[in-house]
Amino acid sequence: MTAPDLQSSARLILAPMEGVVDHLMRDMLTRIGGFDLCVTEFVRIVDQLLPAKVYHRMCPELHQGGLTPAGTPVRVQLLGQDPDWLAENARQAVELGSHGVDLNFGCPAKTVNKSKGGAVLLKETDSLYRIVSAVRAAVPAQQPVTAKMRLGFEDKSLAIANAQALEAAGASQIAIHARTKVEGYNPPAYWDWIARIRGVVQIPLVANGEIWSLADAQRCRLESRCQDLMLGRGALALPNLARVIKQQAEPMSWEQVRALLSRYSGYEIYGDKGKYYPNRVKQWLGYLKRQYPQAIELFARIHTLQRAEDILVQLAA
Ligand SMILES: Cc1cc2nc3c(=O)[nH]c(=O)nc-3n(C[C@H](O)[C@H](O)[C@H](O)COP(=O)(O)O)c2cc1C
Repeated sequence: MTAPDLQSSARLILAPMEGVVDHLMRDMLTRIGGFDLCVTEFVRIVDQLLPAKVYHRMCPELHQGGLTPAGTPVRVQLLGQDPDWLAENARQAVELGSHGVDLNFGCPAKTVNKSKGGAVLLKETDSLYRIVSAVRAAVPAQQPVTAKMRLGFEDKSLAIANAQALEAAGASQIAIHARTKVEGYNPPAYWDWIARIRGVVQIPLVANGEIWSLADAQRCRLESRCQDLMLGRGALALPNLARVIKQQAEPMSWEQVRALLSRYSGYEIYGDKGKYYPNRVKQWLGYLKRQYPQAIELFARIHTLQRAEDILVQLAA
């Protein structure tokens, strides 16, 4: 089956997902292939220049030229409200090897919004402008400064003005999660709103939200009038979703996914996140349940287990 609206230049970006898409997950998913870029979990900026070690912890790929082991570039995402501190930290991230810098204007978390970071900034078009201008001025011109926004906080009335402000401030690209903060993660995503924004903004846009399959990707491209896509939960539910979309690969079989789960176990246990493994694998299985009925049964067997060794026994069973 060919995708009629597929352009060979269309890019697929792995979405930032705090607490889920860490460097191990980026490694695994970019080895499977299809992704052109990854964005890290957000680094929270308040009132200081964070030391290099914070960036290396969030993004160990910085030790390898900002590339995953498969060679996919990684971009550090910053979240905060202070233009000057964001600018200082953006400069630092890029100097350390981040492929440009991404700014988070979409996070719905209460703690983050209370301190005026993430989606709450969508109520303040001027703040978006000031932040992106400051970051753009601090980062070398050849390095992209990108933004990730939702369509609004309570409603979509500022969606267009916000995108225009980001463009006017010098953003290189905007990824649009096609929902408001209040709409959370509930379907649908309003891809047609991305087309509206496309009508008034010249910089490249990336469509994001509710892309779980090739059919979704095709429909999203039609409705958003946007070729570049960002994949989040869909890439966890179907680990080769990027290749399914880009190369019309067959969706991975459950057996292949099981092998991946075991490999992830190896990564996690021998990597630096051993103690998080039980929760991480359960969380990932939570996403896999959507695509694979077998994940439901496996989840039921492991969800009370606390030790990695016990989970591995069940994985091998
Ligand atoms: C658990 C979780 C963590 C997330 N963390 C971030 C984040 O750190 N930065 C960000 O910009 N978006 C974050 N998002 C939003 C995703 O990047 C994406 O915009 C959203 O999940 C919609 O895309 P999807 O339907 O493909 O998952 C997160 C989403 C989830 C579910």
